[in-house]
Amino acid sequence: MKNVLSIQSHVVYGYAGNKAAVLPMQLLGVDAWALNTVQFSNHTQYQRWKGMVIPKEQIAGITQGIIDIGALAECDAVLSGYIGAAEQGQEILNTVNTVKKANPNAIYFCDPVMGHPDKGCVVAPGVAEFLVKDAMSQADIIAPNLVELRELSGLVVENFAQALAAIEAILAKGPKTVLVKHLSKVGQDPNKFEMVLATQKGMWHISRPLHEFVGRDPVGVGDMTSAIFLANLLNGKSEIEAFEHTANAVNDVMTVTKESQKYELQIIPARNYIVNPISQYKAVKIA
Ligand SMILES: Nc1ncnc2c1ncn2[C@@H]1O[C@H](COP(=O)(O)OP(=O)(O)O)[C@@H](O)[C@H]1O
Ligand SMILES: Cc1ncc(COP(=O)(O)O)c(C=O)c1O
Ligand SMILES: [Mg+2]
Repeated sequence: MKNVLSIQSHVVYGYAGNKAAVLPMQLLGVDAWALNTVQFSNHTQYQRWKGMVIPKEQIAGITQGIIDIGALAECDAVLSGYIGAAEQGQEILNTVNTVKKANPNAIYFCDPVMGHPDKGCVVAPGVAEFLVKDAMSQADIIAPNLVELRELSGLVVENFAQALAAIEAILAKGPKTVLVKHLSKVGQDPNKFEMVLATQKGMWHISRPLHEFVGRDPVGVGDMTSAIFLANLLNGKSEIEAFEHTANAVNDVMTVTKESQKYELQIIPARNYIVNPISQYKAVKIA
C-alpha cells in the first residue's frame, strides 16, 4: 500500500483540506497520514470560524516522531495544501527533504492554495509569496487554479493561449507536471468546467459539465481533485488515466452535491463514484 503525508487544513464541520482529501485517497487504496496545519470549526468561506493555526514546530516534531518509529521510509509522497501561516512553509519543505532522504522515490505534490477574494477564501499573509518563491521550485507536481496560475507564472492570463504559456513558464521553474484544476474564465468554452494537464510528454485538456449551484459553490473541490489525482498516480496509473479518472470522479461528486442541494461537498454519499465514476469524459491532447 502507498502512503501520503498530507499536510493541510482540518475542518471539524464539512469538507475542505484534509477532510476533502483523506477519505478519497483511502477509498482509492492509498493511506493518507493527515498532518494538520490548522484546526478550524469550518472552512473560511463561511466568513467566520473558530479554532487555531497549529504551531509550526509540530511539522518537524511529527515528522521526527515517524522517523523515531522507523516508518518514514514508507512515505511515498508529501501532499501540501492549505497552509495556516507563512512560517509553516519552510517547515513543510524541510519535511519534504527529510521524506525524500528516507525514500528517494517519494514525490512532492504542491496544491498552492492561495487566498481568493472573489470566492472569500482566506489564507494567511505571506503564504502566496512562500508558494511562489520557495515551494514551486521544489514541487514535482503543482496543481494551481486560475488565480494561482497567474501568481506562480507572474504572467497575464486572460485567455486559453496565455494559460498554456503560463503553464510552460511554471514547467521551466522546476515542476515536472502541472495540473490546472480549474481554468475558469480562460477555458475554451464558458459553459464547461475545464482542466489542463501538462507533463513531460505534452498537454491534455478535459472538459466536463459546469453545474449551476443555487447560492454558493461548494469548497474543497480543488483539495479533493489534487488528492484523487495523486492517489491514482501512486496506484500506477498513467498521468492521462489519472487525469481522466480525477475529472470523472470529481464530476460525480459535484453531481451528487448539486442534487442534494447542500453547500458542503457530498463526499460520503458519493463514495462509490470516487472509486468507480459513472462519468466518462476523455482527455484531448492539445500540445
Ligand atoms: N462541475 C462544476 N460545475 C460548477 N462549479 C464547479 C464544478 N466543479 C467545481 N466547481 C466550483 O469551481 C470552483 C473551483 O474553485 P477554484 O478556486 O477555481 O479552484 P480550486 O478548487 O481548484 O482551488 C469551486 O467554487 C467549485 O465549487
Ligand atoms: C480551511 C480551508 N482549507 C482549504 C481550502 C481550500 O479549498 P479549495 O479546495 O476550494 O481550494 C479552504 C478554502 O476556503 C479553506 O478555507
Ligand atoms: Mg484550491
